[in-house]
Amino acid sequence: MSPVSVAEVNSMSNDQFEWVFGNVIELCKDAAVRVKKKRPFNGLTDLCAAFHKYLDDLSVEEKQVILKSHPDLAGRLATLGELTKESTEEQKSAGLDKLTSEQKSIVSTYNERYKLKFGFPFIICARENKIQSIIEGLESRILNTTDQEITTGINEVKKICKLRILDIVKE
Ligand SMILES: NC(=O)N[C@H]1NC(=O)NC1=O
Repeated sequence: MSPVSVAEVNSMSNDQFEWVFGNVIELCKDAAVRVKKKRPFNGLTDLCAAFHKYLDDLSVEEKQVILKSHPDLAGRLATLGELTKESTEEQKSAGLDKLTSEQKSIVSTYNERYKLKFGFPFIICARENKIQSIIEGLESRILNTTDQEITTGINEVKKICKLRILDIVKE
């Protein structure tokens, strides 16, 4: 899809808006359903802020549902080629499609430990990281508390969301 302007976003039909922004938060169409009602937006910053506010306003349980909707990095869905289009590109940009078997086994061991401890997957904005910083993130964040990881995970979802919006809308 070629980039659209904020003016075009403001004049989209409800269905169009939901279709275009339905996965800026992974598998969370409800965000687009809610945010579309906040139109018109003054600019790109305003539009991103509305999606971020949607996340901030969720209860702790709802935030956990959002985190659980994300696929593992270099996990089973990636191996099967069953990631969303957005996740596929993001994981590729961090080099996660080209891991050595040793790196793959480190990531998968930590991912499993992380999920066992927190009950949701480790989430990091792949486009802002490379394999080394992802492994370092796994090693250090696994030591945090659940509350800290809900906050950190949602902040990473916000970064992912913003970059996905920037792929769709140009100022
Ligand atoms: N687990 C995880 O971080 N997944 C995500 N990260 C990202 O940038 N895209 C994703 O799907």
